[in-house]
Amino acid sequence: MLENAKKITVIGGGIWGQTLANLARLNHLAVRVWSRHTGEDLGAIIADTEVIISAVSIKGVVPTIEKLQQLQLNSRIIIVTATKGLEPITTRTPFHLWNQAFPANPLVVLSGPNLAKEINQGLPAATVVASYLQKAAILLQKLLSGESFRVYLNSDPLGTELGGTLKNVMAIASGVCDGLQLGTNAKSALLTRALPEIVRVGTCLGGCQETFFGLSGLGDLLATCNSPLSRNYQVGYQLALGLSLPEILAKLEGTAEGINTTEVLMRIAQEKNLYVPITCQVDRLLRGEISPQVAVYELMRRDLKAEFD
Ligand SMILES: NC(=O)C1=CN([C@@H]2O[C@H](COP(=O)(O)OP(=O)(O)OC[C@H]3O[C@@H](n4cnc5c(N)ncnc54)[C@H](OP(=O)(O)O)[C@@H]3O)[C@@H](O)[C@H]2O)C=CC1
Ligand SMILES: O=C(CO)COP(=O)(O)O
Repeated sequence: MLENAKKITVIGGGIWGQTLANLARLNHLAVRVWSRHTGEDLGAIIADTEVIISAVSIKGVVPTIEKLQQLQLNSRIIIVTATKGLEPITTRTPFHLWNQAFPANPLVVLSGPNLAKEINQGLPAATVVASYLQKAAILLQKLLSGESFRVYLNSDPLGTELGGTLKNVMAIASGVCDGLQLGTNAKSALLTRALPEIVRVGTCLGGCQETFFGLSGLGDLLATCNSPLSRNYQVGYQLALGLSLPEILAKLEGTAEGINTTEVLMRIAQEKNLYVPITCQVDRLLRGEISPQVAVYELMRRDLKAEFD
């Protein structure tokens, strides 16, 4: 057994929480999944746990932190955050929120091109575990790596987290591009221009530039922007087909974090004076202010500029 069969608690019984739990089980680890709906006592579950993986969506992060604070978490427990979102009130990332709440606990970010349904089919995938404490990241790498899941180390938790968060906005744009059948040239241009927009925001918020060219940045951008399995992509695609956002959300399986992230990101961009043209059009589209066709027109008719500036 690996690492003396570390006991792991996954918080969040959504598809990503279940998938991460299954990956750990493949390594014969003792894993419990806690969900709000099971009625189980979280305090009893974490009493002997050594690793907590939070796989809740962004709206669950603060409630989860508050619940754990009431339980007076042992400072030896490694906390892993796998959420891809920005908290709407503070505009902070989950890494910041967890770090602020539990400064004494080792904290690891897990993020990468990881469409849960593919991983559940046993298809090969890679991810990144990032921490300022290399020892904690190495432990997570060992606990989750397997024949079909390759885990890389990174020492930039913020950049790793922001790559996975910011690409969700671009996945909505990419779904629109495909839904409107704009072609391969348009899609390539969109994704290539999306990356510097992600880098601009991500580095301003504290991520390292290099990280955004890795698995959790470019890697996840490519995965999510090209897959109908992505909920964010599905939102964009269906908007392009003429459905309204409430109609889409009524039938969507799971969370499309990019909707909230777009709104929060627009506030950050305005406050920090960041140029985010794609996000801006996605925001107006999600608000119902413009049609998908106008969003494309607005992107194309901007002032001409140099490619790199
Ligand atoms: N699906 C995927 O392929 C991947 C998803 N992610 C990210 O992981 C996160 C979860 O995604 P996913 O599992 O797909 O989402 P789902 O919509 O399937 O599940 C949502 C999860 O969030 C929890 N949650 C929601 N609201 C609250 C709340 N108020 N309090 C406590 N918990 C709450 C739910 O908990 P409960 O079980 O108690 O209802 C559930 O576990 C997202 O940030 C997503 O971007 C990252 C990589 C891959
Ligand atoms: O983050 C993901 C893949 O890496 C999942 O994407 P969606 O949340 O858009 O389904």
